[in-house]
Amino acid sequence: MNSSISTLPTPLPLPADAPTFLTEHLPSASATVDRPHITVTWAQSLDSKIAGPGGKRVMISGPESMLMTHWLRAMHDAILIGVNTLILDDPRLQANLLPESLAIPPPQPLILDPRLRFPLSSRILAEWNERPLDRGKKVKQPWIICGDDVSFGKMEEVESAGARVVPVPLDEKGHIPPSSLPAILTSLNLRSVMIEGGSKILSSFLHAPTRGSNTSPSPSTGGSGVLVDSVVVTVGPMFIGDGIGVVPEGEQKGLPPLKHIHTETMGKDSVMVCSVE
Ligand SMILES: NC(=O)C1=CN([C@@H]2O[C@H](COP(=O)(O)OP(=O)(O)OC[C@H]3O[C@@H](n4cnc5c(N)ncnc54)[C@H](OP(=O)(O)O)[C@@H]3O)[C@@H](O)[C@H]2O)C=CC1
Ligand SMILES: Nc1nc(O)c(N)c(N[C@@H]2O[C@H](COP(=O)(O)O)[C@@H](O)[C@H]2O)n1
Repeated sequence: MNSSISTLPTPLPLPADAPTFLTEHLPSASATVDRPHITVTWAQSLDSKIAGPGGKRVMISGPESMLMTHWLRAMHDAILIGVNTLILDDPRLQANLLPESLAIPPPQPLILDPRLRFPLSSRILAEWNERPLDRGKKVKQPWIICGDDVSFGKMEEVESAGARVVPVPLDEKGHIPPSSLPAILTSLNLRSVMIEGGSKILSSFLHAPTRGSNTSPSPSTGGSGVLVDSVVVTVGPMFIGDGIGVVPEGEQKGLPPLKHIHTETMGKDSVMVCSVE
């Protein structure tokens, strides 16, 4: 659909109050459009759940780690979620917990939505349409990545409502292939992305073996050939019990080895930064 490339503003140098363990360990400043940086992040309970029964949202992060998450959002050009998270949580995906005086722009929201189920009533679309003066500064236009087999009429309906639709080829499962994400980001002029969930998206990207269709290790990923560069996990001191796991049932095998980089205690929570081996 809309093929125009938006020009991103040069990122502001992050102020001194950004957590140093993030600025030191996440190379978002050195990421380029040709080789975008991919961070995967989530908040989990001690029993490895990210949401309650039926996908009900649970506040796992305390105020300190939630603020850290918003710094993390501000450090990436884009934030990516699956369409189920959009439907279940109706999130804002902004960096609105950061001090307003710093005028730090939010990341570009990207929704992986193969069948274009995007609800036109979603909050991210309403905020984009209802706050024209904040566009680019506090709110960004939702960009929906869908299958290129979605009908033109459906794409037009979503674009007329104010979102941007980016059609791409799907894989044999009918999903956006994780291996295609770097090229999608490059085509959208985005240097880095923070993948925030949910469970199916986390699993899909953590299991993805390589960048691009070339199965040989990529020198730019340190020789390992993995797709994801960094993992940032908030662990909150609670049990959720019945709920949504970090990865869906039966998908725990084959997760990649992680290299621990840093653990920070933030209020009641532990925040771990790892790279993928
Ligand atoms: N605690 C935390 O940090 C977070 C928790 N959450 C929680 O996660 C839950 C939602 O997770 P979940 O139900 O797994 O849904 P997801 O948000 O992971 O969305 C999954 C959907 O994304 C689409 N999709 C597109 N490409 C892919 C791909 N490569 N792999 C997998 N799916 C793809 C599919 O849509 P289709 O079915 O149309 O084909 C799929 O059903 C919510 O309860 C939410 O609260 C979410 C984010 C963070
Ligand atoms: N960091 C973090 N901690 C939690 O406890 C959470 N439940 C989440 N969830 C994610 O945040 C999204 C909501 O964001 P907004 O506050 O509306 O901007 C939600 O959809 C999940 O992606 N994250």
